[in-house]
Amino acid sequence: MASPALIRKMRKGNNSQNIKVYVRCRPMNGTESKTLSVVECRNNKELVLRDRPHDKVTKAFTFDRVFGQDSKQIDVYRAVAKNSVNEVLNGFNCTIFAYGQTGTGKTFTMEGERTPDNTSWEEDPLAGIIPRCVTHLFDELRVQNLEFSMRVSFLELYNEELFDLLSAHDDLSKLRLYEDASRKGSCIIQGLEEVLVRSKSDVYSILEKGSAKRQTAATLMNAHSSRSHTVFTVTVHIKENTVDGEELLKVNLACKVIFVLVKELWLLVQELKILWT
Ligand SMILES: Nc1ncnc2c1ncn2[C@@H]1O[C@H](COP(=O)(O)OP(=O)(O)OP(=O)(O)O)[C@@H](O)[C@H]1O
Repeated sequence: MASPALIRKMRKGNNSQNIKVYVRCRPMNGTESKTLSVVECRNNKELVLRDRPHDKVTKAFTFDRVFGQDSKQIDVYRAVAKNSVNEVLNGFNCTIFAYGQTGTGKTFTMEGERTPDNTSWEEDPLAGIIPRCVTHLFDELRVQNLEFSMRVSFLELYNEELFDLLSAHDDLSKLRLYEDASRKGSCIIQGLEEVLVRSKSDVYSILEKGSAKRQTAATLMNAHSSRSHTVFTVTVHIKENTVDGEELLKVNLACKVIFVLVKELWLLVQELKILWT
């Protein structure tokens, strides 16, 4: 776990804000490009919206960072997620939450497209945040010569039910959610499969397997739309040597990076309320 000095440093420095909010505008698709845009990325912090393309009246919104249509996957990763790797290695859990209505680019940003396994996290042109973060974590853990293992889980929240997208059974197994009595505010998902991963291609295979199991339905907005919210969790188990007096101890650390894809925030809140009761 992080030392108290490191915790103080992280809280004081650029990381003093616990929650950062970014917005990414994807390029207009074929249908949209026949009309004028009502969205303008004024600079890398400010987004301007109009009700109609020629409206003089605008509404401006400020974010920690605004990514325009031409933004690259690597730039989004560096700004949004790269720091999470350091935080996990220092014993913190992190969550990256992608929110947007269907077809806005959550899957593109979080999963991206597959490239050969030997492409590094820095050179990969199309990888999204999840596979890039995993590859980056593997690199750092290996460079630091740490004894570790990495497991992932993938669950879907759909129609007020939780489903395990990595379950070995063909039919989707429903999961039960319990409040964790030993840790206030935490919950336990009973029976959720955790799969060992050793490489970026393992992660892509898992994302593909999970996506195939999702409750999908073509919508007017996105031909490959999925109707559910998903939570992809990467848990890194690290064995560290520490000295306690004369004794050399092995300490197990388990830290998580949680990736959440959410379509309708109010719907998620409603569904979670129902699940908890
Ligand atoms: N930044 C981008 N650059 C280029 N193409 C993009 C970008 N973002 C999204 N797209 C494309 O837009 C389409 C919709 O994106 P995507 O499937 O990621 O949306 P989504 O929010 O995950 O939708 P859903 O919630 O329905 O699953 C896809 O064809 C995707 O490749």
